[in-house]
Amino acid sequence: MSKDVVKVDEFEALAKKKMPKMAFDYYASGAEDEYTLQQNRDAFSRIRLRPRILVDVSSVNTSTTVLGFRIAMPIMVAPAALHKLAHPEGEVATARAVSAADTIMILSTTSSCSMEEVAAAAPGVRFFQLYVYKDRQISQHLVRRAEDAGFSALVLTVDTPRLGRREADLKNNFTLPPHIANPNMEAFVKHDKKERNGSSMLASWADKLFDRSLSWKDVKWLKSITKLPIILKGILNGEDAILAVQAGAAGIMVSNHGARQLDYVPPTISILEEVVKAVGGQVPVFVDGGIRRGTDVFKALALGASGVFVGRPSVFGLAVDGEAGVKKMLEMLRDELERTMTLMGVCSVDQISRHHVETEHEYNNGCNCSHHMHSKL
Ligand SMILES: Cc1cc2nc3c(=O)[nH]c(=O)nc-3n(C[C@H](O)[C@H](O)[C@H](O)COP(=O)(O)O)c2cc1C
Ligand SMILES: CCCCCCC(=O)C(=O)O
Repeated sequence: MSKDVVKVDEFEALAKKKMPKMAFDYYASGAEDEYTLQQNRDAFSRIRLRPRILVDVSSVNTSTTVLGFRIAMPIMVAPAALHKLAHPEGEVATARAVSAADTIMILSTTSSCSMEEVAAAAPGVRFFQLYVYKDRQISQHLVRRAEDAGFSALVLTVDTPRLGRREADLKNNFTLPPHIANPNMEAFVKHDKKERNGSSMLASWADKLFDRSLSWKDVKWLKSITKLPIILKGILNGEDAILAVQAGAAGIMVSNHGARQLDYVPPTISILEEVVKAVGGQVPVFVDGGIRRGTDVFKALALGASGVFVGRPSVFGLAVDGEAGVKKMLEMLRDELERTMTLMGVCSVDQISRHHVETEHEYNNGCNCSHHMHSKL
């Protein structure tokens, strides 16, 4: 149970004790050497905070606005496949917890509850994550259903022409248990749970379905078939961020897919500022990857993010204590953010600025930037 948990990271160790090894490893692991997986966390610890003192912080407010929706905190839930591997109620329980926390959930196309079930589970703002399939009719049909079910934005994942090499899944011969399915896709594909082709079952499904020819013109195509705003998830540099804005993206998510796709890409927090500068305020920039602390959220906002998303903490919270576990995880992050803001001398999210953090380069070398007044000791 989650009542004794005092920090988000603890959910992972508890989930490990509760979950079958194959399911836990699928959630926890990253691609190949897991260099980027480790870096996603370590990079946050290399950023330091610069608190301001004697500011009246008797009232601190963590609420913010994302794509026009007012939410209680700039902390949202990233899409993660197959929540029923964690808990029998799956994404329905997650959606209830996210609704109670008054924030936004992105539902994965590969969810184990249908998007209609999730939409009916609780009130709240939800976005739908989409892959583009070789058969465009599949994507088009999913978009129509997401619109009809009341999802408020589409999140197009652009870092997955095929799945990354997750060696834990290979070792475990990852297979979905018989009672777990992917109902969003049932009308189109009869998944064969024995399928492998020398890779894990999911990688083999992805090879069969995902369109590796996906390119910028397809973002325009997606825009042409929906009025929903489209966020591009998986941008890792300024060049692609500019192209994303030109293609009409309503938002950008700096993401390396929780280090599950290409190993040795940079940790997301280290490239956030490059993307923010390239975008120049034209659309909001979000970030995910390794966010486990209120201070991590604060650092991301200081470097220009309009909000952050958490992936593994949601599924580990769900595994440990179902809906209550996810709720507790989100409450802990919100409370930590509020305390960080208070101790940093900041009363609202829009007061968090670049002055409040310094990067490793800055504190080792000093800097001539306008946002810091460094002593050069
Ligand atoms: C178990 C698992 C399943 C995931 N499934 C999806 C998915 O279906 N679609 C997607 O765009 N990203 C998926 N992701 C990536 C997450 O959306 C997110 O980018 C990542 O988990 C963020 O890093 P974090 O787990 O360190 O918070 C998945 C991540 C995990 C851990
Ligand atoms: C066709 C099934 C692919 C599932 C991919 C889920 C995912 O993105 C992950 O990181 O795992």
